[in-house]
Amino acid sequence: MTQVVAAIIKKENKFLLARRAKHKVHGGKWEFPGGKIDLYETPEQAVERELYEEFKVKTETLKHLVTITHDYKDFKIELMAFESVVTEGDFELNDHDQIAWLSLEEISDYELAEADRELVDKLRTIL
Ligand SMILES: Nc1nc2c([nH]c(=O)n2[C@H]2C[C@H](O)[C@@H](COP(=O)(O)OP(=O)(O)OP(=O)(O)O)O2)c(=O)[nH]1
Repeated sequence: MTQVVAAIIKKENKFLLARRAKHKVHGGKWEFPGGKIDLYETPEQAVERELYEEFKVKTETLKHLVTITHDYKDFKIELMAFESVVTEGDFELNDHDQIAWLSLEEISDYELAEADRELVDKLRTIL
C-alpha cells in the first residue's frame, strides 16, 4: 500500500485545494497538496517537503487529522491528512495548474481525486 500525505491548510474557513497538472496520474483532479512518503521520512517531513517542492512555501505541520484508505484497483493508497500552516513564502505552481481556497461546501462542486471524497466527508465531521 502506498502511503500518501496531504496538507489541510485553512484560511478564514476556506481550504487550499490544488488541481493536478494534466500529464500526472489523476490529471485534472483536485486534491489536497502532498504526495508519497519517501523511505526514512516521517509523515510530517513528507508534508513539509512536498509543499516546498510543489509551491516553494515553508509549512509547519500542526497535527494529524484523519487517515483513509482507498483502492484505485491498480494500486491502493493510505492517505494521511495533516493540519498545516504556511510560515514562509508565496505560492508558485510547479506540479499543479491551479490552486483554489474553498469552503467545505464549495469543495463538493469540484472534481476531486476519488479518495478525497471520503476524506472531505470525514473532515466535515471534525472541522
Ligand atoms: N497529494 C495527494 N495525493 C492524492 C490525494 N488523493 C489521492 O487519491 N491522491 C493520490 C494521487 C497519487 O496516486 C498519490 C500521490 O502521489 P503523487 O504523484 O502526488 O506523489 P509524488 O509527488 O510523491 O509522486 P511522484 O509524481 O514523484 O511519483 O495519491 C490528495 O488529496 N493529495
